[in-house]
Amino acid sequence: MKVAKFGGSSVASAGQFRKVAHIVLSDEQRRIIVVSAPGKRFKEDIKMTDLLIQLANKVTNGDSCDDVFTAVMERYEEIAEGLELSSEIIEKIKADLKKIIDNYKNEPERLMDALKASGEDNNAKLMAFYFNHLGHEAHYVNPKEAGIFVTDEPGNAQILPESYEKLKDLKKRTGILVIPGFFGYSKTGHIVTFPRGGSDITGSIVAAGVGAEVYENFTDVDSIYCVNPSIVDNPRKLKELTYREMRELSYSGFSVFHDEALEPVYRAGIPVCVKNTNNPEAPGTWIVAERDHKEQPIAGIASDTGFCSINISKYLMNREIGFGRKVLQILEDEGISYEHTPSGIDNMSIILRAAQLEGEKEQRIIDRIQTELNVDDIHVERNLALIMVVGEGMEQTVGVAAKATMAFAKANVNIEMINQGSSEVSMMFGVKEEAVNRAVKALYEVYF
Ligand SMILES: Nc1ncnc2c1ncn2[C@@H]1O[C@H](COP(=O)(O)OP(=O)(O)O)[C@@H](O)[C@H]1O
Ligand SMILES: N[C@@H](CC(=O)OP(=O)(O)O)C(=O)O
Repeated sequence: MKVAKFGGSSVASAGQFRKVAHIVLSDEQRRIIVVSAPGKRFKEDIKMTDLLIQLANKVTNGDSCDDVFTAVMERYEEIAEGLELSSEIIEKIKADLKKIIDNYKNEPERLMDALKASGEDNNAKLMAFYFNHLGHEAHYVNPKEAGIFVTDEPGNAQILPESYEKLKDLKKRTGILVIPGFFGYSKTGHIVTFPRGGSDITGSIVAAGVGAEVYENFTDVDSIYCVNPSIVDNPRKLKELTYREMRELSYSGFSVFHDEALEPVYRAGIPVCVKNTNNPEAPGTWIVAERDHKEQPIAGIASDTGFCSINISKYLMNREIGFGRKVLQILEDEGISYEHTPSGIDNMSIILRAAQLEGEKEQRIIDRIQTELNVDDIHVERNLALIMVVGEGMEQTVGVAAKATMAFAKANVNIEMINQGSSEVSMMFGVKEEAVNRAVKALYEVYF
C-alpha cells in the first residue's frame, strides 16, 4: 500500500484535480491519499490557507468579511465547475464555513484553527466526490475518524503516539481513502492545525500508521534539488537523500518538504519519494535511511533569512559556572527558542529567529541579562541569514570547510559566524542577509 500526499500546487485547480486522479488511478497501490488546501495557480495567486487566515482575522476584528468569504468560495466553485460536479458539494462547503464562523466567532484561536483546517477538509471532500463522480469507490475520511489525535497547541499541534494504533484500521477499509492534511483533533475534540506546510506531516503520520511501502509526496518540481531553484538556475537534481540530511535541509530552508514530516516515516523505516504531479514519469527524489555518499559527500545547501544574534561579552565568563544556563533560562522564561549558541572564552552568542524578539520583549531580555548576569556588553545584531551545508560524507572528507571559506572569500562575503561539529552531517555559516544568495551561489560552484 502506498500513501500519496498531494500538495497545494497539485490540487489548486480542476486541471490539477484531473492529474491527481490520473496518478492515483494508474497504480492500485495508491490507496490512501492526503490532500492540501488549494495552493497557488500562478505566482501572484493567494493560497487558500492565506485567504482563510484573512477571513478568521476579519471575523475576529468584527470587520466585514463578505469579500474574502466570496474569494474562498470562488476557488471551490471554479474547481467544482471545471470538473462538472453537481452544485450540491459547493452548497455543503458554504454551509460548513458559515457554521464554523458561527460556532467560533467568540473564540479567536479556535476560529483560526477551524477555518485554516477547513481549507484541506473541504478540498478532501471535493476530491472524494470527484472520484465518485468518475465512478470509483472513494471515501472522505475525517482525521478524527482516522485517529489523528494531537496536542492542543493551536497552529502548532504535535501527534499523540496513541494515534498510530488506531490508524492501522485504515488498512481494512475499501476504496480510495481521501484524508485532509494539516490538522488533527485534541483529546477534548477540538480541531488543531499543524505548523504551516503541515499536510506533509499528516501524510507521514498516515504512512507510518498503516505501514505503507512508500510515502509519496507529490509537489510541483521533478525532484529535490541540491539548492533552492529560486536561487540557482537549474541546480543539480538529487536522486537520494538520507532522513538526517533531509531533516537538516528542510529545517534550514528547503521548503519542499516539512522538516517535522520526517520523524514518523523515519521511525517506521518507510522511504519517502518526492515526485512531480505535473510530470509523474520523472523518478523524483528518494529519502532513505542510508545512501552511498562517496561520489557526492555534500547533499545540499539550504539557506534562510530573518535571524538575529544576541551577542554577550563578559570578562572571565569562562570561570562563571552556570552562566550559559542562566542566559538560556531567561530566554525560556520569555518562551523563546534558539537555533545556535556559539561561544568563546568571554563571549556567547545566541542565534534565534528575529520575529521572536520584538518590541518590549527584546528590551526586557536585554535588561534582564544585563542586570542579572552583570555582563560587560550585550547587543543584538539583526538581518542575519543562516546557510547550512549538509552531507553524510562531510565527516570523512577533508577540505569541506576550506572550500566554503574560499568560496565566501571569492564572492566577497564576510562570514559572521561558523558552527561546525555539533551535527555530524552539517556545517552552519551566518552571513548578512544581503549577501546570502551570493554566498549560496558561490558554495554551489565549489561543491557541485
Ligand atoms: N531544494 C529544493 N528543491 C526543490 N524545491 C525547492 C527547494 N527549495 C525550495 N523549493 C521550493 O519548494 C516548492 C514546492 O514546495 P511547496 O510550495 O510546499 O509545494 P506543494 O504545493 O506541493 O506543497 C518548489 O516549487 C520550490 O520552489
Ligand atoms: N495548506 C497549508 C498546509 C500545507 O501543507 O500546504 P502545502 O501542501 O500547500 O504546503 C499551508 O498552506 O500551510
